[in-house]
Amino acid sequence: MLSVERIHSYYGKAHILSDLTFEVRRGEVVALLGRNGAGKSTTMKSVMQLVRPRKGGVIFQGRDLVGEPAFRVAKWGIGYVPEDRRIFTDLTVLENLEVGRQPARTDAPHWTTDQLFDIFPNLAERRANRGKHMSGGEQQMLTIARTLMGNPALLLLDEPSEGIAPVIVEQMVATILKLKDQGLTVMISEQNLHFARAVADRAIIIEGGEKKFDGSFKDLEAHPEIRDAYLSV
Ligand SMILES: Nc1ncnc2c1ncn2[C@@H]1O[C@H](COP(=O)(O)OP(=O)(O)OP(=O)(O)O)[C@@H](O)[C@H]1O
Repeated sequence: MLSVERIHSYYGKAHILSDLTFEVRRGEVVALLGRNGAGKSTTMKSVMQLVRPRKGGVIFQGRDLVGEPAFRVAKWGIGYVPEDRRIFTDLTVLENLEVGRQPARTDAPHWTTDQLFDIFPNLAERRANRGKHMSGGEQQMLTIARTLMGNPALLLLDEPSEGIAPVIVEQMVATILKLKDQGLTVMISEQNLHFARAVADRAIIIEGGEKKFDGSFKDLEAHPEIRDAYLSV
């Protein structure tokens, strides 16, 4: 579904991603792991074209995205939830969801607000509340639900477990597994190995903008030296 091919991304002169290659296959949940500053957010932004790779390709469903504007990438079916979750604080939960509505597509699950309220019961209880009265974890859930209203084929979640209470993290695990059950393809970036292992089929580890590991969590467990070198546990 997504093939990132030897991309190089920069901020000004700073070379952040170097020759990075990986794939995301339809229906899988992939975790992009690495320490603070490893380049996880830059990788997601490079897929979305919020950072434009200077070399290499980002092929999504047969089309190279490099150089396209981010709004078009979203329209073609990639939903992106950035780290600094942004909701409309003066709008209600239901209104926030309506803002994200996009037409259904044939190659991706189609979501209605009722289906999303089934998957996010906390949001259902608060559907008439304004965003500003919600906790960080609820706001995170609302951002994900609003992105799903765009009916993406691929969902990119940048550090969904960051800064939220442990009980909400457990709910987030359950939520992502439900999305996978519905056939959604998901890539999450994470520093939390426990969370990643609970939701993902495969791990990609990056450090200094380069790929250091790509494989199953079982393979990763068989190589504790990789975990110790590139992840904080
Ligand atoms: N807007 C920017 N301008 C310049 N350098 C940046 C910018 N954003 C990130 N960087 C640098 O790029 C490198 C990769 O950052 P990135 O945010 O992609 O890492 P990350 O793995 O997502 O880490 P974090 O968990 O801290 O978000 C870091 O060295 C960071 O300081």
